[in-house]
Amino acid sequence: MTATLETIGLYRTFGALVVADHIDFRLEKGARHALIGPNGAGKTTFINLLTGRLRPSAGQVLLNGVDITFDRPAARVKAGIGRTFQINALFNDLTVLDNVCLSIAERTGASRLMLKPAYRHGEIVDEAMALLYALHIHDVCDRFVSDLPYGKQRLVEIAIALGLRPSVLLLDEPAAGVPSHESHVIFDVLEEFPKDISILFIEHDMDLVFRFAERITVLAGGATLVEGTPDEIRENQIVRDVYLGESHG
Ligand SMILES: Nc1ncnc2c1ncn2[C@@H]1O[C@H](COP(=O)(O)OP(=O)(O)OP(=O)(O)O)[C@@H](O)[C@H]1O
Repeated sequence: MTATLETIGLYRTFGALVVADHIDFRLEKGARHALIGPNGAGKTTFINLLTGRLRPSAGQVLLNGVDITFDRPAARVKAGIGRTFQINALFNDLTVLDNVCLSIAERTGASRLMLKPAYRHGEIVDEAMALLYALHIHDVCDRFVSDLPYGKQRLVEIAIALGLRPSVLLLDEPAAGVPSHESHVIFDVLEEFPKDISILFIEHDMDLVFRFAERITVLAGGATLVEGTPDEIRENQIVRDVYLGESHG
């Protein structure tokens, strides 16, 4: 079956440093796939190669079997690749609802059609509120993003990504910076997502990874060290030696 997102021999260097070393990767339809690995393994770089923020030195990126290797980031978003960043990328001086409405308006083209705040139109607001309910942040819809606790900001970021109706969602440490007693909330919400959205996420918290992921790819030194189910990864001796330690047996 065609993968939602696939890379073939993806290769990228920064000067002499190889940061993506011939990565062959498949994100299957409906996947809940984690990308893990030590600091500097090349995880964010890999996501940047998928979104088009970075160009590969060699290799291919396919979306539903179509070669998008040289498509610009905006074209990839339109084609269905949504992402969140490790660092918050929100309009802090707009309300939560405005942020999400803007994203939906961008998708529908409404933002270019009207002079007034087009993103405040009825259908767009309805869709935005539905998303905020789904993510359990409807109660803060009229708050400025800058006034929210960090965990909620991360959820707003996910709402913005979803406003673009992606078929693939790339999450770079969605719970980063969120207090550990709250980080599970983000994954609880992700667990409720419909399966027509394929998710690839970077996460350092192994408890969250093993709870949420159905498949795990371990990167080290820019190359795929191993890929498998959570059980296979847990039991893999190389992964235990290089990355996990012995605490996840
Ligand atoms: N723009 C850049 N120019 C030069 N080197 C870079 C650049 N971006 C990343 N690197 C280097 O590439 C390597 C991979 O970085 P990357 O951020 O992809 O790793 P990572 O696995 O996401 O790490 P972390 O878990 O710490 O976020 C690192 O050695 C990093 O220093």
